[in-house]
Amino acid sequence: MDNDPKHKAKATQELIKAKKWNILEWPSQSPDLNPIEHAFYFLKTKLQTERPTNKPQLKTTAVKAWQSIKKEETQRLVMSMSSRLQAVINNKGFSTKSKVRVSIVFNGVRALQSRGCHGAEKFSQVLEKVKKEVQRRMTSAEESMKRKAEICLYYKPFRPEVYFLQECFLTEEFLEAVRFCKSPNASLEGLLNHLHSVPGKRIYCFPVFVPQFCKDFVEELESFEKSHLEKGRPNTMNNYGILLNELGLDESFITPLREKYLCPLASVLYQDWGGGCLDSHKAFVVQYSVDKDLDLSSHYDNSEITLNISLGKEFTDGSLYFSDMREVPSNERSYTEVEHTIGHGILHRGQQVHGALPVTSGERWNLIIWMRASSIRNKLCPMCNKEPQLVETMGLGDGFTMIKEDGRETVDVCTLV
Ligand SMILES: O=C(O)CCC(=O)C(=O)O
Ligand SMILES: [Fe+2]
Repeated sequence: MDNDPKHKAKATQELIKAKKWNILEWPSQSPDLNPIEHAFYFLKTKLQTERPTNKPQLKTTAVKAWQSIKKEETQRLVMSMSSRLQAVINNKGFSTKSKVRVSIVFNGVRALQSRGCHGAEKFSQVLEKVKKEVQRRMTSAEESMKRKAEICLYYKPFRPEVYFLQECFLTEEFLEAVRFCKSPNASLEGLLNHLHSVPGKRIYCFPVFVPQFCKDFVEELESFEKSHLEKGRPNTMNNYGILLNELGLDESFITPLREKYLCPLASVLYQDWGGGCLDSHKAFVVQYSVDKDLDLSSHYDNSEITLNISLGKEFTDGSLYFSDMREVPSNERSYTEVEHTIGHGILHRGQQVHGALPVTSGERWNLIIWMRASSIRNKLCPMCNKEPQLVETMGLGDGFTMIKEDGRETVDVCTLV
């Protein structure tokens, strides 16, 4: 028995008392400690391939599926009880990571069903992919750290100067807008004189980098691309690009850019979206060309605020388009194309639905900074739109924070995504 409300109900409690059962204390958020929960998982998996259409059929199918669970399967579950208890002891009574892993698979299963994935073969194929993706996510922070260490050891930068943010990389217009935000008379109205805004969308465009910096930066990225070192994918949608953290650009470039320049701007533009408390980020470069990725379909970002800067090189088409915020139903959304010039940044809320149109020639390189405010996302995960279920990770994770028992703050990922 766990702390599920139906187990705590008066009628259940009275039954336990009448039967004089001895009930063990159960840690919160840990129903998976009980082997029965895993047996239910077997049952659900078996039932997913069946499509009962009424109650009696459901009952017959469920009984048949239950009876088809093999003795060895249940025995294995019972035998695993001691290692489950040990995991709780090791975690000082808190819920264990294995519980989180199961919940990811459950959520994946539900998501697949709600998207119409039925039929035994198709279901198990997709479920395999989901499991692989879950596994990739659980180990991705560690893999990324390994790549970063290898790059630091073996890669010799072609243009070492671009690794350290300097004011001469930034345009005078950008510096002026930031100065205004830091001044005592900072106001949204005044700031709008320094930026171009997309009507009605809270999307802002302004020059960020001088052309020489864009050229040098792309040259550095191209030199890294040519190296034979292993590279991580920027995100699940872009197949080509570079994770700037792995290249060693976070500490000396992106973090100061966020803290000294972007945060003051965002605090005026997006006070209500965590603009003043952007405490981490994920930065990467995406690449498009006719023989690589052509475009990027409509999506929202795992960020509170995103800055997208065009770096070049030369290309035709490939404009960005923006729609409404994520909560607007997809059939009611309208789209606006936004022109992007080399060196210019487009600042928008992560939940503003957007995408990139196909390039028709040349190469398009963009620097993307997904900025995160833990105070906002700790309450609601921007990807699953639920209160996040956190699992500790290495590095900056997805920008959530969790205060541990000893007062230490960790940066975590949400397992519901
Ligand atoms: O290709 C682009 O400019 C858009 C990239 C983007 O939206 C993203 O990576 O989140
Ligand atoms: Fe995006």
